[in-house]
Amino acid sequence: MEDEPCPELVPIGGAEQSDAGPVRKIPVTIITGYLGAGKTTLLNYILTEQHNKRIAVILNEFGEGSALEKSLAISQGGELYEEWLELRNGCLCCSVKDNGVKAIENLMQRRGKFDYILLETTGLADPGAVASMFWVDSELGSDIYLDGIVSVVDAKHGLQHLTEEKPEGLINEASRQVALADLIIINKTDLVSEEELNKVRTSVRSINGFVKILETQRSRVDLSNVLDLHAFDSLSGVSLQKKLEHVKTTQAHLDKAIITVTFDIPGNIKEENLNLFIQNLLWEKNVKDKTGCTMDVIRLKGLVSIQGKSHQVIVQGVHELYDLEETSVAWKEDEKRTNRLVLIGRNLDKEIIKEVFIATVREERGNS
Ligand SMILES: Nc1nc2c(ncn2[C@@H]2O[C@H](COP(=O)(O)OP(=O)(O)OP(=O)(O)O)[C@@H](O)[C@H]2O)c(=O)[nH]1
Repeated sequence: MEDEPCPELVPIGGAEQSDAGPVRKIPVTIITGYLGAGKTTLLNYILTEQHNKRIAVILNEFGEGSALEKSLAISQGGELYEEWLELRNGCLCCSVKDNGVKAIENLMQRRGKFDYILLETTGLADPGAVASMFWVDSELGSDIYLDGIVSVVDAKHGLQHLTEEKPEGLINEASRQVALADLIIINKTDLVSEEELNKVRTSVRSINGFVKILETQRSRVDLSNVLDLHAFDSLSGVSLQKKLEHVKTTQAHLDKAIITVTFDIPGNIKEENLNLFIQNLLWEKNVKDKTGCTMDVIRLKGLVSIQGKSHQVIVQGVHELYDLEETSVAWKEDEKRTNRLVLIGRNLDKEIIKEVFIATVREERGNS
């Protein structure tokens, strides 16, 4: 078999300049969550509510009971998607049997009819893999951008899903979905007591110290909480700084659990040294904890101060992919320049990561 060509990395910014002026990219929100958590209920709610938004919704058919199930499957390059339906409230909808990328490509032929895309993944999907497709596919990346990842958690069974043991110590899907989320909707609160709800909330928070958590029944949420999160681009530059300031390192709540680690290191750093630090962590995987276990970073966010750059730089990472992008927020003359990183993953030891960071960024490399 021939090797796959190396995909071209594209910036994840919200809007891009071209010779003909700014090109409006369409935001995509990934809706993920374990089997039966309430993803389809959320999307059906959005599809039937009056909200004056033109949203294209891609429903995944894998689970049972997709309310808009139709059998007009058309085979397109191995992926199956169904016809686009135009709904009374202006939304467009189709259901897919795969990861939905082909459906998005097909949808782009209907440009002008929608302003937003919501993509439901299967309950067992790794949202990081889906997110990566938008990140690495330059053709897709020129039309759309990833706005955020929303995970629906079942209040009744969420804890059980989060503690499920996978063979060979693999991270279970439910934990991964929580780790990668920019917004968590704990759904089905009608089925649990306040005490049970507290336990789920605490577990979710112990994994992801950054995420916003909403609690609902029948997946009813204010759409403004779901859309335009700008979780991956510099449009969130100002608020990201504020948000990062509030993130705390979390304590493992579950055995061998994913946690959030955050730290602040003052000063300017060289871009090449920052790249080295991130690559050691994400690619080489040669940063280990006290017991010799590899630190497994699933999500990385940060705002850093790069030598020679007048503006704050945002760091974004999902699995092995990462990106540095200068924001529109300039460092003020009298402002103390700092580097704040938030890492979500397994076997993370804050003190060791901090030491490695300091050692790497302080090291003199190259000529500059
Ligand atoms: N009691 C209760 N049931 C709910 C709530 N939200 C959704 N359900 C029900 O839970 C079941 C699963 O909901 P779905 O929206 O299909 O869940 P899903 O995440 O899309 O499921 P998959 O597609 O199978 O992964 C359905 O029967 C819903 O009617 C809720 O808040 N409370």
